[in-house]
Amino acid sequence: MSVRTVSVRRVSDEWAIRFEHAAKSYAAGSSSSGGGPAAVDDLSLDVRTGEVLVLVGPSGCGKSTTLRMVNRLVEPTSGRVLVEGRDVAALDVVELRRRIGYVIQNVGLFPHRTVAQNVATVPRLLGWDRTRTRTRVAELLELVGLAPDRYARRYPHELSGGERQRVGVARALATDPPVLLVDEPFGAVDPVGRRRLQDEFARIQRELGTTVMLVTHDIDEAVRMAGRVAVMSAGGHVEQLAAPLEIVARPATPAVADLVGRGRTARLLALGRLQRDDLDPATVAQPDAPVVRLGDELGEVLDVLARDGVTSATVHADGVLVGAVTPAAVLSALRRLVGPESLDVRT
Ligand SMILES: Nc1ncnc2c1ncn2[C@@H]1O[C@H](COP(=O)(O)OP(=O)(O)OP(=O)(O)O)[C@@H](O)[C@H]1O
Repeated sequence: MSVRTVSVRRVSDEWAIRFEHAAKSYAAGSSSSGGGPAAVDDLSLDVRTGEVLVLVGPSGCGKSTTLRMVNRLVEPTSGRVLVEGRDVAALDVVELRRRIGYVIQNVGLFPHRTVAQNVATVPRLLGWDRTRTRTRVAELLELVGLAPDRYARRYPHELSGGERQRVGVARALATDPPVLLVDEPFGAVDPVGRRRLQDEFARIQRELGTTVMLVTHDIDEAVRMAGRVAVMSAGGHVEQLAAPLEIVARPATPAVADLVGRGRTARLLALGRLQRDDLDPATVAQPDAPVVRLGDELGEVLDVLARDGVTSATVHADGVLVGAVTPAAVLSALRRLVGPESLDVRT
C-alpha cells in the first residue's frame, strides 16, 4: 500500500498543512513555569503543497512546538492543525505519524539495528514483504547518497554525523510521505558537510515534491533551503512570511531586520540575480572580457569582476551577447533589490 493512497480525502491542493489559530501553553500540565506565556500564542499559517517552508527565529520562540503540533507530539491548547484537509486531532495518531516523516537533529536511530533495519522501520510496521522492503531500502540509501553495499549493514556508531543524518532522512522518507517535518536537521554537522547536506536535501525534495516544514535558528540555512521563510518571534508570532529574497531585501519588522542585518549584503549577493536592467549601457563589451550570463547570482558576477585586471564582463543571454556589466552595475543591482531605502537596515 502506498502511503499516498490514504490522502484521498484531500480537500485542497493549495496547501498541505494549515494552522488555524493554533496555540500551545505548556503551563497547565508543566511542572516548570506554572503560568508563563504561551509557547505559541495564536498561529494561523498555510504550508503550500510541495513547498519548503522554513521557520526561523531565536531560541525559545516556539518553532519546535509549532512543528510538533503537526504530528501531535504536541497537542494544541486551542485552535487546530489540518494536514491535507483533515484535522489532525481527529486522526489516529499512529496512522498520522506514519504519513508524516519526521527528522530531528540527533536523528534517534536505533543503535543496535543496522542502517538497513533503521530505514526499514516503518515499512516493517506496515507489514511490507522482505523483497519490497529490501528494494525500497536500497533505493532510499542511493537517494541520500549512501551506497547500499557499503552502508546497509553498518551500525549507527560506524557512521559520521552527516551519514547518520542521511540515514535519518532516508528513514523518514521510507513510505514516501506527503509531508516531512524537519527540526534543526544539520545542526551537528560541520559547515562544509552541512552545505552539502542542504544541497542534497534540496535535490531530494525537488525530486519527490514532498511538502517540507523545516525549523532552524540559522538565517543562512533558512534562505538557502526555503521556498518561503516564516520569521518568528516569541510566542510563535510570525513577523514576516515571504520568499527568501524578500525577507533579506525588505525586512518587514525590526526583529526581521535584526535577524538578517549582519551579513545582509553577502546574502543578497547569493540570492539576487543579474537582470537586463542592471547592465551598464555606457560600457562597451570588450572582446577579451570574461563572460557571465543573465540570471547568474550577483555574487558569482562579482567574483568574476574581482579577478585581476578585469573592469567589466560581457553578458550573454541564451548564448547571445546582450551587453556588459561593471562592479558599479552590481552595486546598483543590490540597490534595486532593496528598493529606495539604504542598504543598512539597522538604521
Ligand atoms: N515540554 C515543555 N514543557 C514546558 N515548556 C516547554 C516545553 N517545551 C517547550 N517549552 C517552552 O516553550 C517555549 C517554546 O519552545 P520551543 O522548543 O518550541 O522553541 P524553539 O523556538 O524551537 O527553540 P530552540 O530554537 O531553542 O529549539 C520555550 O519557552 C520553552 O521553554
